[in-house]
Amino acid sequence: MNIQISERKMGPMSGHSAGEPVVRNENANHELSVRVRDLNLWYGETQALKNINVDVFQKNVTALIGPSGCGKSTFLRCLNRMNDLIPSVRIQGLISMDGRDVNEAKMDEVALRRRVGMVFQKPNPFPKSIYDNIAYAPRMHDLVSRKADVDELVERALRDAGLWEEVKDKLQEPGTSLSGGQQQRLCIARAIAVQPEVILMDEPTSALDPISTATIEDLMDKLKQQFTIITVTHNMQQAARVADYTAFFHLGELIEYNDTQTMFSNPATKKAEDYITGRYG
Ligand SMILES: Nc1ncnc2c1ncn2[C@@H]1O[C@H](COP(=O)(O)OP(=O)(O)OP(=O)(O)O)[C@@H](O)[C@H]1O
Repeated sequence: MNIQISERKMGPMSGHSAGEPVVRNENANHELSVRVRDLNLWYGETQALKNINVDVFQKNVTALIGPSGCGKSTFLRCLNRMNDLIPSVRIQGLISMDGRDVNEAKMDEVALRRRVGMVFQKPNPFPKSIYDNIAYAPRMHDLVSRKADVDELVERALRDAGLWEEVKDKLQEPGTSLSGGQQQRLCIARAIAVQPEVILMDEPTSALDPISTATIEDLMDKLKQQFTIITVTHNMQQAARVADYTAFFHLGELIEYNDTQTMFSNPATKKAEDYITGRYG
């Protein structure tokens, strides 16, 4: 897609600060998945997220865009409490799923990470067979135990990740023996095997060639029928292709949250327009 900003009236930024997008994508589902209110995050003395308010809708792809260091990955990691692993981090604000704050003390982090899966920039299969990469977490969470059920679950996850035909005859080979693009689909299969509600993707295609990238983008389009996907990308074309909603971050603030088509054709803010058109990055 060639991104061009049409002549337009610069709209106010109203709307997004209350957590609603400025323009809703009328083709998208609007059931709430994750509600974020007044989220602030510090690494030591440095504030990396400033008063973030956003509602993420179920069974959509939401892209997080913005220049390097603006807080996209930090925000993503808040949603499954990955930032808890960093000792200097301090978080304020509300992140709720099904009305429960993910940061509440009694929230079980392991259970949360089952509900909110993650796929990283660099494919990171476990040093195990293709089969065990998929079977490990469902067994750990007691979702399946009988061999036939595990077999079925492994096949379903690999089929849903578009990898089954390529690996069905070598399920006992190491996951690391696959190509980079196949490894990333294995990681996606591993994430969906526990039937999460949300899948976080942190630049899932930036280490991949264009064909593998296109395969993953097609996959995201299919997977959003079952899962809510929130993805960080530096690739504007990719956001325009895959996302129903786009959130633009700048210096730790959420500047604009909009229906993707509107974001790329008629952004409400000058900062988003300048970024999208490549005036800075
Ligand atoms: N573990 C950490 N400790 C201290 N500061 C951090 C840590 N991780 C990120 N930061 C800082 O927080 C800010 C936001 O970083 P973050 O990685 O979330 O941005 P980003 O938008 O994802 O960047 P990029 O697009 O380059 O990945 C940056 O100033 C970064 O230096």
